[in-house]
Amino acid sequence: MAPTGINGREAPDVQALASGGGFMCLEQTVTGTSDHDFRYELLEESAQFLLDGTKHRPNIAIICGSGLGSLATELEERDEFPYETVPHFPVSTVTGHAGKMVLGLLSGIPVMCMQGRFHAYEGYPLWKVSMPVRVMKLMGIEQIIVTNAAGGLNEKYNVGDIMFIKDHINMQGFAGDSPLRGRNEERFGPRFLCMNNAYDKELRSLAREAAQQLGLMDIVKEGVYVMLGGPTYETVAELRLLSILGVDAVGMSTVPEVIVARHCGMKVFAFSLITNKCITDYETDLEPNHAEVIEAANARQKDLKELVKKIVSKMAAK
Ligand SMILES: O=P(O)(O)O[C@@H]1C[C@H](O)[C@@H](CO)O1
Ligand code: HPA
Repeated sequence: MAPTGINGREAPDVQALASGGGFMCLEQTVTGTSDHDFRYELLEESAQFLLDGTKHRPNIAIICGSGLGSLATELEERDEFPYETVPHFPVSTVTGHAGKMVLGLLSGIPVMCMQGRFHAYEGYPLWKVSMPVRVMKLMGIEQIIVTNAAGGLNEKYNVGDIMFIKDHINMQGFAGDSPLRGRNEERFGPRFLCMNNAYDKELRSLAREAAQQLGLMDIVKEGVYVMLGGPTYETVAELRLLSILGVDAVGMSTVPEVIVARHCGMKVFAFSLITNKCITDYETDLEPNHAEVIEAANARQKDLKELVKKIVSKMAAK
């Protein structure tokens, strides 16, 4: 007879679960969620669909953050794939995120842009938020530029600054969640992954060189990013806490994508556009809002495009 579990329900047969496909079943039993869509073979189908629809074979990908998607419209000889047409893809629901995979040439170099990303607050589990990165890997991507809009917590930061991310704090990880939680897919990477040096030093130095050549060093900073779940902006007390923890910029994305990119061996460069100053003072009526985030991103559009183009040229020439 099966042993009785919590609340008199049948307990999972752990021995049976531990043999053959057990992790997947255990995940389903313990969390009530299914990792069905996560299967390697389904990701291969997404990748093959995209490869079949384009002649481009990029090695560099760019994830465009809030308000930064117009970079994708710069690509020449573009092939565009709305997410709803790509097998097994989630859909993007946020204003300022177009929801397309775009492949084409940026200054003559083949790249792949995610014009709009997925966020946990849209209701997606972290593995799903970051599954396009695995699809990119299967398409041949080896280097990735991850961008986001973020609130500037460091008092020295101004709206319009560009913070090269040198490290992050994975708050979801503190709470036991991760895009790598559940069965490990060895074909992508190892069960246990180191995250020091997640943000590639060589790519960061090459990006500084690009910023210097464009005369952007006045607005370039280097700092620590934290992802919170959102969609609420932070309270004053939360921001004061994050400041004590050494956070420079606060956002709602990027970390799961970077974890998954590192897991499958990609080199990562990431930056935050500071779209608003975090409010750490109770004596103000100012309130952060998504419209100001998009507005600030639009105002810095031209510089960002030039910067990304130069970085991509340098990455390709490495
Ligand atoms: O996709 P990113 O991280 O650039 O977007 C940020 C975080 C929220 O989605 C939104 C808040 O305004 O902007
Ligand atoms: N907090 C969190 N996410 C953000 C912010 C912010 O102030 N600005 C843009 N994305």
